[in-house]
Amino acid sequence: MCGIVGVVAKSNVNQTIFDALTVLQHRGQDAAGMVTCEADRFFLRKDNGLVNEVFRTRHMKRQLGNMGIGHVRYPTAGSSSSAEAQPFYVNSPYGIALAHNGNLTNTPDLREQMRKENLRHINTTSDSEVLLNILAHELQQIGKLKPTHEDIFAAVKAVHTRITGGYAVVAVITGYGIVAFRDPHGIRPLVYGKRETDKGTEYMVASESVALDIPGYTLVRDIAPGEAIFISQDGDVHTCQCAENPKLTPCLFEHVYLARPDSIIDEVNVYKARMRMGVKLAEKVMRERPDHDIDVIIPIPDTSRTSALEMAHHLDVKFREGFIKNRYIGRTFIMPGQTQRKKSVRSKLNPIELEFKDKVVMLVDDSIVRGTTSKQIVQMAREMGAKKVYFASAAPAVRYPNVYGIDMPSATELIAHGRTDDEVGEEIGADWMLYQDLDDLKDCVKAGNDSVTSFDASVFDGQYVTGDIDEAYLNRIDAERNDDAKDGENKPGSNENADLHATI
Ligand SMILES: O=P(O)(O)OC[C@H]1O[C@H](OP(=O)(O)OP(=O)(O)O)[C@H](O)[C@@H]1O
Ligand SMILES: NC(=O)CC[C@H](N)C(=O)O
Ligand SMILES: [Mg+2]
Repeated sequence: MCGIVGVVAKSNVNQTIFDALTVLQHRGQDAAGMVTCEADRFFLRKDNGLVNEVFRTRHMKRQLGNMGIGHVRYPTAGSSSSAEAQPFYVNSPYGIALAHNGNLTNTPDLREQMRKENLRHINTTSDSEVLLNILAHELQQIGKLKPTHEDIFAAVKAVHTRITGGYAVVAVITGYGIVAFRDPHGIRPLVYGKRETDKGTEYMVASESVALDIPGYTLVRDIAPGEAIFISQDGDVHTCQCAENPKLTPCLFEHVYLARPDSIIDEVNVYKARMRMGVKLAEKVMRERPDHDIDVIIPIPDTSRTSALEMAHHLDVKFREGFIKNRYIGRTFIMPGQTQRKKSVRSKLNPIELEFKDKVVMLVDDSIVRGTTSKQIVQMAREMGAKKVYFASAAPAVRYPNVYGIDMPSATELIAHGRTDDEVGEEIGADWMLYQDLDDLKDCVKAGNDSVTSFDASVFDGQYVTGDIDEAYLNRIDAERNDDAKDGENKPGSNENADLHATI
């Protein structure tokens, strides 16, 4: 779940892209990058780090041009080396740079095709570099000196027929404009918006609507599943449905955890969806234990706050901030290694004793994935003197790997894999474990837009909407990307860090 942005404006776009990336930082903390385009030149800067670490004033000054794209990365394929930070670049045809959110599920086949049939070199282990080369190859096949928007859409159509998985993509083509497209299931989000200026209308494409808000763009609409948008460098906008059988099945986990609450995805207000999750949890408490003895509801900041507040309200139980979050520590779940994640929970969250002492506390989190957070939090609540510790999750148990752009490749690393809900409760040390029902969670999102009727809920139900995921696939990504395997990457001397593009 990286964050992507593309802008076509009437003056330099570097600051707008920087601002948008800062707002999308919650989607990726490992690396950041930007390509701007002036006349027929690209200016690239990308590296590991947060947005404000990667782009210093000296870099920003070099990022010239009225159109460009940006990326914040949370790796789900390849390594976390700076060489795999995005955008990626190819010089032929035209000069194209691309940023991708999601994960392709047929990358090994595509690599083979690239090498043997399309005679293209891929220099990294990133699926996004493969994706860029597929797009480049398909544009090359059209072979026009000056491609029209129809030519660009024809290339996107061909890309859809070759790749599978989850992808929201933005690419900039030197001298022409920006093209963005969303996979035929609309798994990953993508929106576009515009801003009026004295010099004319400016456009932005972004992973989440919140990226539009900050620089003063207004949301026009979501990019539909399978649809592509082309914005020429002069600001002409064209859209086209490029997939054969598009069907919206957006990722349910975006609404649970990934997206910012102040975003609107597929016309669903994420904040309101999370409030409804709290209401449903309250209803479940009343179904299971109408005479419950909860004294206080405490959220595990940040993401669960919205649901926890609403749950408390509907149960008429006190809501208290029992954990204070260190605002200088980022999201722990999207950190690359388990050791770092574990350490960060304790330094990120500190309990306030008086909210726990002698009380029956109901802790609320948006989700439990590896159990890194919940295990430590339950223990902290006990150490603070809680009489009983209950735990509610606004999402159902996460039991299956994700293959569409969330880094959960290994079933065995998921605390709920092979365990019942109650067994997870025992494992994290809770006296009562309350999980949201999957149908309730879906209803919370559907209530925001009744035309969204199905979802990618694979992490909860093991159903993969692209239809190409089998046991062998899951075993392979487990072996390649489980925490032990990742610990071995980027060791000193590893040539994974060798980059073609110097990052200074
Ligand atoms: O079971 P786990 O593997 O620990 O993963 C789940 C936890 O990770 C996330 O928090 P995170 O700190 O990433 O972000 P937040 O501050 O937005 O809640 C999520 O909100 C849960 O708290
Ligand atoms: N989280 C993402 O969207 C990752 C994009 C891409 N697969 C990468 O690893 O860079
Ligand atoms: Mg959290």
